[in-house]
Amino acid sequence: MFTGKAALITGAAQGLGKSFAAVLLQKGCKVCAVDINEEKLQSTVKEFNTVYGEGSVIGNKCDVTNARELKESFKQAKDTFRHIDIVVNNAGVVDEQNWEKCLDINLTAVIRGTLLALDYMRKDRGGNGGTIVNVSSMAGIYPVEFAPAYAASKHGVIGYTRSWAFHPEVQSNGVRLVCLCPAYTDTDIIKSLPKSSVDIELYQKSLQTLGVMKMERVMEAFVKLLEDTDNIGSVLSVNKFGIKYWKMQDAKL
Ligand SMILES: NC(=O)C1=CN([C@@H]2O[C@H](COP(=O)(O)OP(=O)(O)OC[C@H]3O[C@@H](n4cnc5c(N)ncnc54)[C@H](O)[C@@H]3O)[C@@H](O)[C@H]2O)C=CC1
Ligand SMILES: CC/C=C\C[C@H](O)[C@H](O)/C=C/C=C/C=C\C=C\C(=O)C/C=C\CCC(=O)O
Repeated sequence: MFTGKAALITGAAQGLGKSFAAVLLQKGCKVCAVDINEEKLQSTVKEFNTVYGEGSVIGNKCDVTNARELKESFKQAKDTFRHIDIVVNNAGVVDEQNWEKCLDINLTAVIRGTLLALDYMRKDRGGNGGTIVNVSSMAGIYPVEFAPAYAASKHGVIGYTRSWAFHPEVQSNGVRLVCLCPAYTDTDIIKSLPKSSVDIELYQKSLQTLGVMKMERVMEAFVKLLEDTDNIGSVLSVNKFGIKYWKMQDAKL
């Protein structure tokens, strides 16, 4: 199912994106790792090429909010691997002070990444079909009092992804779109503390209630999303209580 495929993953220098890349590499995929952090990206690419074989990964330094750079990353992936079969729009930040930046990275760039992925994957545009995984969050389903802009961006990812997923031309051209919604996971992003003491308290309470998941749990959900090929437009959550598909299929005309 994965051998010989090629994936492009944004925000792949560290955290969830790096682990998504490792999972796909273990399964025989080639990976184009995209990230704004050049130093971490180069070290990740070096590590992966040592472990999984020279040429299995390329790195592309790119700010996903820069349309030209993101377009170039897709072109590099296609030129290197000849096709793009999986795209994971994963890069994200928590930044309520600079909420426009938060929306630019978490939502606008996901929209742009989805449009580019459709262009490269649609069979009527010369692609082979494929899967787009857009990384939302539990914050895309639940309200988050201490991070409203972040929650809005993640709700937006779900609405945007599901809308394209059910488009008849997208389905007939072999592209499947799905959303992954993890709860708190052990990466750097959970160190992005809110600014006010009320919000810090709300965040700490939320962390205490939900705990912090190990990376492996989210990777289990990621693989499930990719392997369940009949899950068009699905929203899969993963938290300490388990992995579950949301019955959003009901919210469809
Ligand atoms: N860790 C968690 O608790 C959860 C994370 N998520 C989502 O998972 C995704 C990945 O986050 P984590 O790995 O946890 O965080 P992280 O902070 O460890 O990694 C984020 C990566 O995105 C990159 N990035 C940030 N801005 C970028 C930009 N403008 N252009 C290109 N790359 C950029 C960073 O350099 C970094 O490598 C995000 O979308 C986040 O919202 C969702 C639910 C839970
Ligand atoms: C300032 C925030 C810092 C980091 C945010 C993280 O990146 C992450 O994306 C935020 C997650 C927020 C989650 C909010 C609510 C989660 C709710 C649940 O998991 C629901 C729990 C139980 C219900 C039973 C179930 O449906 O599983």
